[in-house]
Amino acid sequence: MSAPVLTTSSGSPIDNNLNSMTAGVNGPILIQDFTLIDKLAHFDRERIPERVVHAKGAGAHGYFEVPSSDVPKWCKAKFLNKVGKRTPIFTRFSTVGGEKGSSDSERDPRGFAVKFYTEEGNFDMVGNNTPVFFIRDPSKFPDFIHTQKRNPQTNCKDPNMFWDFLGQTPESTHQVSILFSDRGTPKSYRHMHGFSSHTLKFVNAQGKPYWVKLHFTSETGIQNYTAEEAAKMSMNDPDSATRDLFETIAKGGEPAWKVSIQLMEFEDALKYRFNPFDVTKIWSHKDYPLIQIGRMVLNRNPENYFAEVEQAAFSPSHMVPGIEPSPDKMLQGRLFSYPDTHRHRLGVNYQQIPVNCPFAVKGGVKNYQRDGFMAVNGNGGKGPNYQPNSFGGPEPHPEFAQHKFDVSGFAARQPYNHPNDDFVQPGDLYRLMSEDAKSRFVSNLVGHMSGVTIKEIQVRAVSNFYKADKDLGARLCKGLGIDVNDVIKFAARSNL
Ligand code: HEM
Repeated sequence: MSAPVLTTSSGSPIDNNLNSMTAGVNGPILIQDFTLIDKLAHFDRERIPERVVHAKGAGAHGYFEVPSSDVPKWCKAKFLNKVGKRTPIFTRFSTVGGEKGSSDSERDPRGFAVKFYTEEGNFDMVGNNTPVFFIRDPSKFPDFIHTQKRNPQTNCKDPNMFWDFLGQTPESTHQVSILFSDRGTPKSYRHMHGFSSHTLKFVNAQGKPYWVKLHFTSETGIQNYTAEEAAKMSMNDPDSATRDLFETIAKGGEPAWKVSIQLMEFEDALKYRFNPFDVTKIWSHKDYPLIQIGRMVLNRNPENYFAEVEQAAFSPSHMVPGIEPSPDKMLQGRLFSYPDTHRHRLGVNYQQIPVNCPFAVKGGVKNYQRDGFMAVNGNGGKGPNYQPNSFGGPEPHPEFAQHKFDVSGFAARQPYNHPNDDFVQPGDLYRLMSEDAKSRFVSNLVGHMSGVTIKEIQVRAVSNFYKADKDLGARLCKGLGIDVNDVIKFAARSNL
């Protein structure tokens, strides 16, 4: 079979791909050599900005299936409305702090983002492999992320920056405890759970609202590396999780997760002993047990990494009727931040890129947005570009109004005021660990904190763990050579 003819980007056949066109054998290159200029100019523009966080990732296609008929009792979203109904999905897993070339085995939370291509538009679940987060106000996010990136002068990762910020951010103690436990270094993307972390609102067909948290439970089960194994894997194969996902699916494996909710009656939110919208807290499974609503299966690798994985654009604000935001302040900040960063990274028409396009919507997207870079889907054709109009253009329908809710109080910068102890849950987590797991946890923390060169930063950071559990605080002091009395004094004085 003869090979297809190579063409320029304008489709014109190319005679020779090895020699540029010169004036004479040794002469300069001619500007009329479009074949060369087309090739070089495109190459010069190959890189798009990498994601400011979660830059290193891997993705796969699959489906979501509804196993139970109960879900419509709580949520009217059509993709949940029938037993056996299948919705196509695309999932991207990632590390958070490292650059695009960083190692998959670094100690870091893992991103767990799922795009559901539903008939009512795309629903994106943009979660992590941890049920909580480091902070609970979006105004802290850029500062927090800067502490995980490179020092502005040395261009190196800097434990002083990391622990300086976290020591002064007591609400981070819970997530930091998960991060430095065995779960901070998952063996692969298949061997970890996923969580919405945030509370979302479900609304049923009668307009009744519920609060929910989403859980994706790995059917393979959780498996983690020890710190030593993770460090070894970083050297041997920095792409280990990416490779594992691709090869598993290429060999016919179908990584799967059970999808469940924790369900809270709307009115219970004010009564619960933790603020249910504070993303640094979990809801106890005893109070709110998991209820299965689906199963997620990954069964198809991307054909092209850049087209499908690098250009994937998830946003917590991509919701469908029946799924709405909660007042979680972090979630509220994220509703803005993701489409904003996509407009910067991919352009204003990022939803027209095939992996992001809500292709399951019958008749496609219909609105009056026009033009902008890369308007490639026909741009509304000859239809009207304003509303209201007299030419049969799409119109809003009041039946899609979101659930109405009361708000009251002063507009001001105010912290969460619910009874909000930041140390109970991380303390409980520590006390639940086996003795071996405790030792690894302490050793992981001591290993990282040993890089801190300023004693006050160490003492302040340890005081948060001391407040979570005295034994944990004392063991950290011992490992770091700190006098526990300094920590006790600091903990009493700081009242952080
Ligand atoms: C106010 C807090 C937050 C802000 C402002 C924020 C912002 C961002 C930004 C700008 C990106 C890059 C997106 C891109 O370029 O495609 C990103 C990615 C991501 N974030 Fe956040 N983030 C926040 C909190 C969180 C939380 C709490 C979670 C999990 C519960 C989370 C999970 C993710 C995931 C999974 C990705 C990667 C999505 C992908 O695979 O493309 N983020 N975030």
